[in-house]
Amino acid sequence: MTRRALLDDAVDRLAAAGIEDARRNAEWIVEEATGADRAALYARPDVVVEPVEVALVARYVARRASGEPVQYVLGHTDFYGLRVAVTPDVLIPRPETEEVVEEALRRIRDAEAPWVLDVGTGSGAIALAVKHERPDAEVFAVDVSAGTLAVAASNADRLGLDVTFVESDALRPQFAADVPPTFDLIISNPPYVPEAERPGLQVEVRDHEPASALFVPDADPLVFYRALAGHADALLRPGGWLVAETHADLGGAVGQLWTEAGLVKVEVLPDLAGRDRIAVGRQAAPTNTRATRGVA
Ligand SMILES: C[S@@+](CC[C@H](N)C(=O)[O-])C[C@H]1O[C@@H](n2cnc3c(N)ncnc32)[C@H](O)[C@@H]1O
Repeated sequence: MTRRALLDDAVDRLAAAGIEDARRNAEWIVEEATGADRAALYARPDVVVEPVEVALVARYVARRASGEPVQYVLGHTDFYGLRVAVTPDVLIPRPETEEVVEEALRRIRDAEAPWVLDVGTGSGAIALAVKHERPDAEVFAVDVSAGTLAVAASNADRLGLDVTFVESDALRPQFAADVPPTFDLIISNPPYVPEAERPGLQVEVRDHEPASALFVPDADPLVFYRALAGHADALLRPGGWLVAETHADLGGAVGQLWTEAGLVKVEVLPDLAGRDRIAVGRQAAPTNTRATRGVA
């Protein structure tokens, strides 16, 4: 069987299963199974593939056709220029989260050797991207799930990026005691999808990604943003930044909550699609500067 026949067959099977963008998915799968990149697949389509590659493609296509996200099938995704391993224990990092990272990096551009805390790190994508972009940063990353942290730590090892991972529950009042006391940036992509939206989600998300990474109670969809404001108060140095991804419908409410909580320069910025997705706030500088410098 040739590369072309293998690819065309995968496209047909995925399209028949109703998979959107069947050709791109098939390309990823054939690339993974054969080790040939996309350019090579099209430049040399008559290369004969090995039976083991055909078998692998069949297995991957069956998983994808059943609704499993292609990133779990392949075992990895790309985030901020890094190859990040993903398993069903972790949320698949999204392109819009790259925009959150970009905004956060802008805010700490002038800080020397900044201390950064990623709350709800999942695969470690945000923390790893920050450490990769800012090797001088001291990066801590927290998640409540031990399984998730194992994936994140193995990503950090493989990428050779020095991030300190901490298992802790960001909704517990004692959270602040589990990490160092002073950060220049707290960044988070917390769970923010109200339970009521669960039935309407794509099968890939609803049936395959971890519910604990996605959903919040309908009665209190801002629960993580309230906790983050509290952590900002406890853990950000004066002038430090809090940056978080939000649900597009909750941006305004997050902005109001953070303003009421005492953060300053609060903004909710649109993502590239124009949806309110990036909440930013700053820890106020104390009015009594003598006190912060320890001057009696
Ligand atoms: C939306 S995912 C974000 C994952 C990753 N930061 C990303 O952007 O791809 C939210 C993460 O928060 C974690 N999480 C959920 N509840 C938490 C809690 N109470 N304390 C700390 N982390 C929590 C989940 O395990 C999950 O990894």
